[in-house]
Amino acid sequence: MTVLSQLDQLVDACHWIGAKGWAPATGGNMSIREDDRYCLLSESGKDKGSLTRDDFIQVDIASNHVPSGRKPSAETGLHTLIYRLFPHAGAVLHTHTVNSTVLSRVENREALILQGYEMQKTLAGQHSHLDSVPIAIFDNDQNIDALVQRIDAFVQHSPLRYGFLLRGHGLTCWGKDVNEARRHLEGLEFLFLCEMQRRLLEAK
Ligand SMILES: CSCCC(=O)C(=O)COP(=O)(O)O
Ligand SMILES: [Zn+2]
Repeated sequence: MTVLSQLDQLVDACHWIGAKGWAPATGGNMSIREDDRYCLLSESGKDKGSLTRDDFIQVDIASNHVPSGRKPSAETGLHTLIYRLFPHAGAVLHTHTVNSTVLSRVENREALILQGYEMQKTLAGQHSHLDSVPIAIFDNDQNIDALVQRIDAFVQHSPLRYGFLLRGHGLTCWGKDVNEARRHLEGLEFLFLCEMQRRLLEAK
């Protein structure tokens, strides 16, 4: 698949995310891997639900250098970290949903454990509702470099698959291409909604 068709699929995914209300008030950011060296990342501060091809900026994956001098996402470092850590990652989607924001605050542990849901099978490599799928939660930080270092250190001793939550902030997830990243996003958001409802009902 060509980079341009991936970019068109990313633009479609951004419009879908916007229509779902998952990137309110300019929140969220999205990218694709262009090749071994570069990714294309959404411009900072834009409404992510109405992006066009021209709103994606080339960023060097190794150095975060931006050849154009334009301003990509404030969270560029998280996207480039994912492309460095996971050579098969082809697209990254970051959203701000109510469920990911609230669940990541009420869950005090270092991961949200998804277990018992058939929809876990929307995540690549998951084949049974009986398995436990941990979604790591990292404390949010306005210093993205510090956050990147913490996540990088975590990956040295623990697996990180599909995505992670930033506490009180949102979800960052990825896939081998835009299609898979979008399926992971939709699957995880469905599972977060289930988990919210389950916790609310069981608290009564
Ligand atoms: C507008 S919400 C605060 C910034 C943020 O978390 C986000 O996802 C959007 O930042 P960007 O620089 O990518 O527009
Ligand atoms: Zn964000």
